[in-house]
Amino acid sequence: MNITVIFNPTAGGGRARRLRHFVRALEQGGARVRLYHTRAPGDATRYLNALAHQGECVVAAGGDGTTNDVINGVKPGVALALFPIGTANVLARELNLPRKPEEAARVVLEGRTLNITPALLNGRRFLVMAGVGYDAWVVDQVDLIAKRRIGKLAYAVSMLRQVFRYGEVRFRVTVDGRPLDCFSAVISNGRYYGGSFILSRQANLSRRSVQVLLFQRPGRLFLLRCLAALLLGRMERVDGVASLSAERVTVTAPGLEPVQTDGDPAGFLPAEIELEAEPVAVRVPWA
Ligand SMILES: Nc1ncnc2c1ncn2[C@@H]1O[C@H](COP(=O)(O)OP(=O)(O)OP(=O)(O)O)[C@@H](O)[C@H]1O
Repeated sequence: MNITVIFNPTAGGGRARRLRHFVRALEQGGARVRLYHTRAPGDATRYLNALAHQGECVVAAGGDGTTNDVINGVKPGVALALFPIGTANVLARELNLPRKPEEAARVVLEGRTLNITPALLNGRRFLVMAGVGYDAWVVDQVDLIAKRRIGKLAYAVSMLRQVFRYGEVRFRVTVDGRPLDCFSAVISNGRYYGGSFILSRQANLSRRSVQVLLFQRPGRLFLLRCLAALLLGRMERVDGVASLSAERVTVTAPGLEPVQTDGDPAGFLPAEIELEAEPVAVRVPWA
């Protein structure tokens, strides 16, 4: 099997030793491995787009941002696999992927296939989620130096710092043609958020739809209630949170509002979100 491994040396603060174990395990399992170290954000996409033969499988060795860059360059018919060495690894948690190099390599070589339909934000793919409002500001303003030092905690700090923004801007979200208002929104392919917290029990990665969570009440108290509900996995039970399954979503707001996809900044509104025509085959464990 020919495998291309895309390694982000900055993901999770750098994990070169674990990468060596992973590549060795792939090769011992009979794979021919082409390894590429990314040099900048977006580099993985450019590299893959220029690669005539990607092999049977492309592995994203990094976190959700690396997977996002990779998924935007993977050619039709090529499978996607993950070696989760990022900070939060939301997608890997959702797919129950092992973190140990040897076990992760076994999933790449012998795992089963799960078809996941990526969503498109203004034409660019994402696999896990997109967010506007509070969620996007948290990502936009996270301290990247602190992230390297303290990992996920840097997001917790940013969450506290951005509380003041919540409720200041009203967003118009059109969900499959139905216009709705909110003060923040997360459009999610999967169930998890920020690691192992359950955002939506109704979302389903293998379904051809996204789950739209709308935060429809203003006020910081409401936001704090939602954050507490997130910790308990009960977000969809909060009065004022709407959860809808959809295939097409547009978001607009007055002023310059950022958008995040898969935990990284993804430009500004307006946003048009739809589903990709074809799913991507993702390697996952049998159990
Ligand atoms: N060589 C590089 N230098 C700087 N940034 C890079 C490089 N290669 C990739 N990137 C960018 O690094 C960002 C962060 O990567 P990634 O999200 O995979 O790691 P993480 O933030 O540690 O993990 P997670 O998103 O799971 O929390 C991505 O946006 C990616 O585009």
